[in-house]
Amino acid sequence: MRKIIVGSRKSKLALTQTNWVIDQLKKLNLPFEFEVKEIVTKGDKILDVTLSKVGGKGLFVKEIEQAMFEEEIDMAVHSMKDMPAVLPEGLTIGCIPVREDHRDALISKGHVKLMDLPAGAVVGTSSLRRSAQILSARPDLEIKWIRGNIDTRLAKLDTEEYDAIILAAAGLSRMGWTSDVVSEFLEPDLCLPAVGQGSLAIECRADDDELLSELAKFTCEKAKMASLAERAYLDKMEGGCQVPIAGYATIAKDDSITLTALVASPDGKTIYKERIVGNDPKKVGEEAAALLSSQGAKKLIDIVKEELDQS
Ligand SMILES: NCc1[nH]cc(CCC(=O)O)c1CC(=O)O
Repeated sequence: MRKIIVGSRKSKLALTQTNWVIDQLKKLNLPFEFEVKEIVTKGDKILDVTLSKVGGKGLFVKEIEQAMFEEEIDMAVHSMKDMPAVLPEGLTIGCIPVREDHRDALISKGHVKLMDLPAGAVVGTSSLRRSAQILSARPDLEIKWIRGNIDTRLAKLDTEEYDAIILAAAGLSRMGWTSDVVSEFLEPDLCLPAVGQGSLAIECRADDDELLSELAKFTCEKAKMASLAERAYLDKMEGGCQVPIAGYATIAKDDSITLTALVASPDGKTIYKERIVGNDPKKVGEEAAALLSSQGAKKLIDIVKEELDQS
């Protein structure tokens, strides 16, 4: 029986996600054995700098992809939202399992909801997407950067000067936290999720037909369609993660796709947001990007990028 080596970052979330996928695949009785190989990535080594300043999304993925090319590993489980829009030639997303909760979760002292936080309350996040949308809804709040894994951030809520923090609901639930830790699930109209948030991407070599055909059995069609639409949008916006970008797609019973897409200025004062409905996920994503661009979103992205290059 072929042994599939599954590369994983060493973080608790990455290992939990990897082991969950392996358990699910085992239930499908695939003709494989699995073995996990831990890999330390650059993103794991640099924990004290804002993610957007040190290269963003690719950071967690690169070393793992290198190991895949060198055939040290055969597949890897990533959070979809950590994946760049375009994969290197020779690699592919072979499987997208059913999507976890797509929402952001507010965790606050005293379980106060976002709109009920007192003026000047300090909200911890390192996500430009979250901070822009929070400031748009509540310009009177203060954003304070926070880093570290989920457990560290939850601990900081108790020990440091934060009144609330925001985390992805999916990460919390995968790590075994129940919904009672959450003070408010932020619905997409309040805080549109990151492209891919809540979804996993199982990456493998594009020519590994044997693995690909088996992995296909574990793909969720709805999650795949949503991802295609959201990532087509992300690709066209070319925002990297220096600019607040969000995108969230749902699939209706008739298989039509509704994509809500957003670009914001970091202070949340300018927001471009549109909804596109269609039947071809890629076209829906591209249409959303074209529409937002025509309104000025692309220009905003270029300005923010330029400011960053000079700083
Ligand atoms: N940015 C880090 C990251 N990447 C994926 C998740 C978990 C949630 C998911 O799969 O979308 C998280 C934690 C968070 O944003 O709170």
